[in-house]
Amino acid sequence: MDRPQVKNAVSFDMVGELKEAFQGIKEDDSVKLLTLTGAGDVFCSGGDLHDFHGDLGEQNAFQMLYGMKEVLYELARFPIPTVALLNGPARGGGTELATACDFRYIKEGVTCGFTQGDLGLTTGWGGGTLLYHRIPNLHAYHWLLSSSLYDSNKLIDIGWVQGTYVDDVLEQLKPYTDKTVEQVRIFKQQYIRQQLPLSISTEMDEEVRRCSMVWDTPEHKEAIQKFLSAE
Ligand SMILES: CC[C@@H](C(=O)O)C(=O)SCCNC(=O)CCNC(=O)[C@H](O)C(C)(C)COP(=O)(O)OP(=O)(O)OC[C@H]1O[C@@H](n2cnc3c(N)ncnc32)[C@H](O)[C@@H]1OP(=O)(O)O
Repeated sequence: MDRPQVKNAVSFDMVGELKEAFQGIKEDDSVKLLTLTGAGDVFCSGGDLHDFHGDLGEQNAFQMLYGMKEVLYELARFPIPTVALLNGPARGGGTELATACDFRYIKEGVTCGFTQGDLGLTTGWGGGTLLYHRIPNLHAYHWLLSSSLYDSNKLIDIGWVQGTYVDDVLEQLKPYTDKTVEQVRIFKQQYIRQQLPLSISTEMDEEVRRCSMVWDTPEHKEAIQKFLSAE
């Protein structure tokens, strides 16, 4: 993700670019591992609040959120292992996007959180659904409801992060990349069968629908106005 000037906020264009990038990797049978990271000092600051703004109305909000649900669903059931490299903070949909990867490695001290709760929203890209398939249910429920920012130590404690990394992360990814393409594909298919059945797509659709229901609230509009006037 390469929009450092807005902390890698996901714009409408980036939704299409992510889909295109994943399709290209999917078509290359030699690729063993997909990694996702951010340019600059932030992983991803969620939806671009200029694009994903408060005046969309429920129907348009659903259409707009649904595009990223498709990205997260594609990522969650990707045929090879996927790793989010949290080079900096993740906020809102950025934390959902990281949750859609199989594994997460984080730089010391980086904080992540589902800040939608502070904007009068709930998660809207399906990342809340996926979170319940990554960490124990009560941890997932508390983190979503509280919209807390957790640091790297807490994220390792709750099992959302597999480890920390410094600059050269390739060493840490060796246990995945030193296997053959056939091996990694078989292990990933086994994980998907156990953990991410096709029905997860319906649950993620429901999450998008529920978020679009609270899109048009005064609380959300006020939060967006406050953010944009602070720029
Ligand atoms: C629509 C999807 C929805 C969902 O999932 O359902 C969401 O994701 S809602 C969006 C939730 N995200 C946020 O609330 C995060 C907002 N950003 C931040 O908290 C901070 O920017 C940061 C990510 C912690 C980084 O802080 P810092 O390093 O201090 O940078 P600045 O805050 O000064 O930002 C620099 C610059 O970037 C612009 N920016 C940052 N985030 C976004 C964003 N999500 N959308 C649009 N623009 C963003 C910010 O406005 C600054 O711009 P300028 O002032 O013009 O330089």
